[in-house]
Amino acid sequence: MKVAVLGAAGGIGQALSLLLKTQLPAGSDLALFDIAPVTPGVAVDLSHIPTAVTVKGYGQEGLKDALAGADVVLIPAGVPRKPGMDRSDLFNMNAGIIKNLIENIADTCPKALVGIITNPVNTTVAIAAEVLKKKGVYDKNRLFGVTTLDVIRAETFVGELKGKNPEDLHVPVIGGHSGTTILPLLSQVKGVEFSQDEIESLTHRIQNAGTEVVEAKAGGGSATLSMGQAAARFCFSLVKGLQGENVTEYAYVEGDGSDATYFAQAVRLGKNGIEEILPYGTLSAFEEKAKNDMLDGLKKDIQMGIDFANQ
Ligand SMILES: NC(=O)c1ccc[n+]([C@@H]2O[C@H](COP(=O)([O-])OP(=O)(O)OC[C@H]3O[C@@H](n4cnc5c(N)ncnc54)[C@H](O)[C@@H]3O)[C@@H](O)[C@H]2O)c1
Ligand SMILES: O=C(O)C[C@H](O)C(=O)O
Repeated sequence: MKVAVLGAAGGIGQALSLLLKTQLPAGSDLALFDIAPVTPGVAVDLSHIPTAVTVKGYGQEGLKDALAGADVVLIPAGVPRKPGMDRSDLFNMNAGIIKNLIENIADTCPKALVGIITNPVNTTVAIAAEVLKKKGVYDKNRLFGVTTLDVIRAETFVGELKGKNPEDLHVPVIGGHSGTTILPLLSQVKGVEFSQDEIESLTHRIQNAGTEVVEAKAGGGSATLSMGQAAARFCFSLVKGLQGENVTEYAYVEGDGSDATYFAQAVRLGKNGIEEILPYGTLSAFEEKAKNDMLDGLKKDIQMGIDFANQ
């Protein structure tokens, strides 16, 4: 199994690479690519951890070698938010980065499963899909916007509020990955009752959790450690699927388009990426309204990506 991390020297990239080095199946190869000069050093540093996972670092000129033969590519390359910014403010910086990286993936490892972490995810996934389509290698079952952080946050916050172990909770989060497009389905959490006030304040907290971190880091970036954990969990699920296990995760993917072309929902993973998109079931009246209210914004985010890739 070969996993490539693009943007591996950054805050997320380093946390994620550490978790992959220590927890990928024995015999895996980890390829770390970043334009930062420290990248070979990050790889040397990790290579001293005694696990049966090989690590290699690739600088500026090494993208094609990093991608060669990759089964999974995770992309946290790009600029993070500072206080006062929305994720959409990152579009100008990050759209071109994603376009270039995806063009290289299309040329070098078109069958890889690709997980996009770079914001604005609502838009960068649409850019990636368009670039892959232009190259004639798009497979909607192999492209994912990584929204696992929304799920683990929702489980953490519900656990805190209700005095439960978050590891025993399951909170579906659908929609997109920005503001009100993040829609936790609290009505579907088993074994927990919420008052309407709790539903409103928890929903708001989950939707604003990224901003909570950005403000607390006070100009020093956004979530990196919790995101490293979230991306590692998502990667291990992709890997388990490739190895023939049945696993379910939430991700921002192209579904049947009934809500929006790309929509975060539960997917069953297998040897070819997405094997099945699972229905999200019945929404409460509060959730149904929240979904309907945010869909126009999500569709605009998606259109921005399509337009960028086709300009
Ligand atoms: N999907 C999510 O839930 C989620 C969560 C947190 C952060 N993010 C996003 O992830 C991105 C990265 O965040 P971070 O905190 O790791 O930022 P960071 O600045 O710490 O790291 C980004 C890294 O990307 C590298 N990079 C820039 N351009 C590159 C290119 N063309 N090729 C390869 N590498 C390149 C930089 O050198 C840097 O090492 C941001 O866009 C952030 O908004 C997404
Ligand atoms: O909020 C951000 O800018 C980073 C990330 O999308 C998050 O949810 O933490």
